[in-house]
Amino acid sequence: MFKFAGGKLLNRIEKAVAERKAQRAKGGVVSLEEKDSIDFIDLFLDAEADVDLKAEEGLSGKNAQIVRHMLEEEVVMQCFVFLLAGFDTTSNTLSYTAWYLAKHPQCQRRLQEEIDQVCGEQPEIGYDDLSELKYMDCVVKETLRLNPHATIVVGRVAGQDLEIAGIRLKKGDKVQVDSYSLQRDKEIWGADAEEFKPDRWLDLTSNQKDAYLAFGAGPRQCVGMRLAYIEQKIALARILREYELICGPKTEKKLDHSGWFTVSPASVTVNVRKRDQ
Ligand code: HEM
Repeated sequence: MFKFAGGKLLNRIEKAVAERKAQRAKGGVVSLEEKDSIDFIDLFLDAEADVDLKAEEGLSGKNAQIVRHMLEEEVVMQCFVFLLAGFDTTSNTLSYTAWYLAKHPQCQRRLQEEIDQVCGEQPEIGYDDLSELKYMDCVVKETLRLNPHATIVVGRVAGQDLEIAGIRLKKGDKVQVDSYSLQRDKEIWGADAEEFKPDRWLDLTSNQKDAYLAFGAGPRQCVGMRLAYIEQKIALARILREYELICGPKTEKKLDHSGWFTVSPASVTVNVRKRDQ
């Protein structure tokens, strides 16, 4: 029988949201305008949900809209999705990246040079610094191209009967995108499609841009994409300006993948050495 793996997590979130609501009702927790450290529960409890009746109910009125607060179960599910979608995905990308950098020391050196140049000795790495880390961007995207680990969620349901590239779909048919194959397709990425080459991101064709679906595409594209890039870049910059990632005797020759909702490397083993030693 199918057992819902996230059941325990969901129960904990339900409890946490109910407790926070009770605290707020007693005036124990203030709303986010007044609070310095806010979390997702407060953000969602404070959020107004715009419901577009035109889209949902087929109303013909122009811009028909109602605005309401989120229901408690919606807050619970939003926290659940954000935790599920936002945590493993980012840490998995960092694991994959660590392995590729250990395997490609010349890419790692180039990245370290960029980090040293952009971030210097300053203790904090700012948002503006991150946008200047162009090669870092290439490294993270190349890792996600070869390992699009949330590929199962890139699916759609046909809203009407239609034909795409000679394939007929009926309203309600489910379409699952195979981004793993798409992102390694030699016809799109060239003969070296299976190789880790961050430089390819400096000059992408429009076909290649369209074929990169690590965060999906369109209106339902990953809402956490920018946050994920920021988190990954900060973590990499902080690690690599102090340390070097190197292969050791136990470093995997190639990576095996595990999981289904999000895919992760079965294991990543790299050694860490203080720089300039
Ligand atoms: C490397 C990190 C991440 C990857 C690879 C990733 C990947 C994806 C993919 C492929 C989708 C489906 C998009 C589509 O169907 O077009 C998705 C949706 C989503 N992601 Fe992410 N994600 C990442 C990080 C995050 C983070 C950090 C958050 C939030 C904090 C997040 C929250 C979400 C949510 C809420 C959705 C559903 C969006 C919707 O249905 O409208 N993700 N993600």
